[in-house]
Amino acid sequence: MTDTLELSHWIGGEKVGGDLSGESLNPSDTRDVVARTPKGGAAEVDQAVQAARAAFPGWADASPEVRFDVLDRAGSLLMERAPQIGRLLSREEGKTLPEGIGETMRAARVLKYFAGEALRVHGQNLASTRPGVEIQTYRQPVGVFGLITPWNFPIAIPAWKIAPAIAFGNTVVIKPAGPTPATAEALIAILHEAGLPKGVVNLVIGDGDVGRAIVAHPGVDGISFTGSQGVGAGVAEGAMKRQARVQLEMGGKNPLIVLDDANLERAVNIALDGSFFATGQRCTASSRLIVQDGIHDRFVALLAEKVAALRVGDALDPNTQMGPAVTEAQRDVSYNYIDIAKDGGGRIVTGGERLKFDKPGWYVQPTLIADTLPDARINTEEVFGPVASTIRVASYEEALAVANGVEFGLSAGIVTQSLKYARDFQRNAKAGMTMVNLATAGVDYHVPFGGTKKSSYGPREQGFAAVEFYTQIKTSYSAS
Ligand SMILES: NC(=O)C1=CN([C@@H]2O[C@H](COP(=O)(O)OP(=O)(O)OC[C@H]3O[C@@H](n4cnc5c(N)ncnc54)[C@H](OP(=O)(O)O)[C@@H]3O)[C@@H](O)[C@H]2O)C=CC1
Ligand SMILES: O=C(O)CCC(=O)C(=O)O
Repeated sequence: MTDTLELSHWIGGEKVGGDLSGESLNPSDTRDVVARTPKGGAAEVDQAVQAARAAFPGWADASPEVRFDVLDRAGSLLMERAPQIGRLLSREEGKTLPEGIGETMRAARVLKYFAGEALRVHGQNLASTRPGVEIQTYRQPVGVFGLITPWNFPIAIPAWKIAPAIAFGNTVVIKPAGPTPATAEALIAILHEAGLPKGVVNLVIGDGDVGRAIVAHPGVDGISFTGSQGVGAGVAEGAMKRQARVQLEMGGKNPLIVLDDANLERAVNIALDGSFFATGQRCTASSRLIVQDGIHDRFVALLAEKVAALRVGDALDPNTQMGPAVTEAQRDVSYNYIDIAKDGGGRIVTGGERLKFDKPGWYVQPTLIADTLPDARINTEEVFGPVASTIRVASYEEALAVANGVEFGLSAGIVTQSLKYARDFQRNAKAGMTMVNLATAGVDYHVPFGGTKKSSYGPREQGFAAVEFYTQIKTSYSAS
């Protein structure tokens, strides 16, 4: 066991305490209280929005070099402390230590990427249709952004929302997810240590009430949300009612197609990575494995062998390959869907049993279910756990139709040696991201991220695409 942290909100550059009535627990061992937390509400959100509004004019006018320096310094500090913060992340969220440290490094690189973007804010000179008239476009900051973030990437997602917001001159009020406030707070503390002016980034810890207050606050000009589809739809409705900008990243039901010509070992490793690492708690996880007849039985047998051999355990144990679910509720969602799959005729090839451990934690047995039908609930609803199902198909054409036949469209993958099918898949998969001979999960930090259909809404996040959401264009005409 390690120390219990006492967290604060960050409002106007100061730590603002509360009654510490909340707590975040270590999902690997629930006797370990990672942090005691204040429970913010509408009043704290209002204070935070006022602080962000007060900081906005100064930050919007700050030289891009000032913004570069803060983000670059924060990125360096985060890299230096990745072993400690990655450990805190793994202790609080339950992903393994390499995953926790890897995610912290990813967040640090995101900060550094957007440090560079601060210096590259784009504008254009355009020809006018009128003689003697010149036209320029400028990218200007929007104002205050409300950022509502999930627990599954508790430092990378806050980083990839905060960094572009502030790089382009906006200010921020962020709400971390209930289960993972300590990791988010560590990032906010580092930004301030790196010289961020007071009020540019404000953190309010609390439950859905904090999210609701951010969405409803008239001082918040735009909202970026990552989380479930149901909550996301409500966030969009609330934002649009008062004409705030909104961007949503939500669920996935990501397909991985395996064609007969695939290298078996490679296909199995890609499926193992995409479906089970990070305990399957990735919106990009491959939860539907769509496998062609000729390779199906060999693929299922080898994947089952590898899934059964995964070492599930305490996230901080170096021997662990898969940590627990983040909360009891998430654990139960996985077991519930396993039952739903069985009731729908699915065959449990490996896993599916309640795991018994020497310590109290929210462990789930990684589970592979075969012989499922494309429109069964296990293949249409997001599980968000270490559960994958296989669907047998006769041809590439059938595989593509099955892959596209759900209401989500985040990431889609194919394993094949055929250039013809790979190219066709890249063109015709209805998803925001396609992966050829790669796992559906695990994306780069410097390129656009997002999906189609019910997976995403609004402009893309990350990389050069982030400028769209976090700036507005001014078109300036002048005559001499
Ligand atoms: N796309 C993705 O990356 C993610 C998808 N999910 C999906 O969501 C499911 C449930 O996870 P869960 O954590 O409950 O996701 P939620 O959508 O409930 O939570 C996401 C964020 O929204 C906040 N929130 C909750 N209710 C509201 C509201 N009414 N208005 C504004 N903000 C709100 C949450 O706060 P709080 O945590 O305090 O409740 C959290 O910060 C998962 O099983 C998975 O399917 C979950 C996480 C990430
Ligand atoms: O797969 C990844 O690298 C990113 C996944 C993600 O952003 C998410 O699950 O929310």
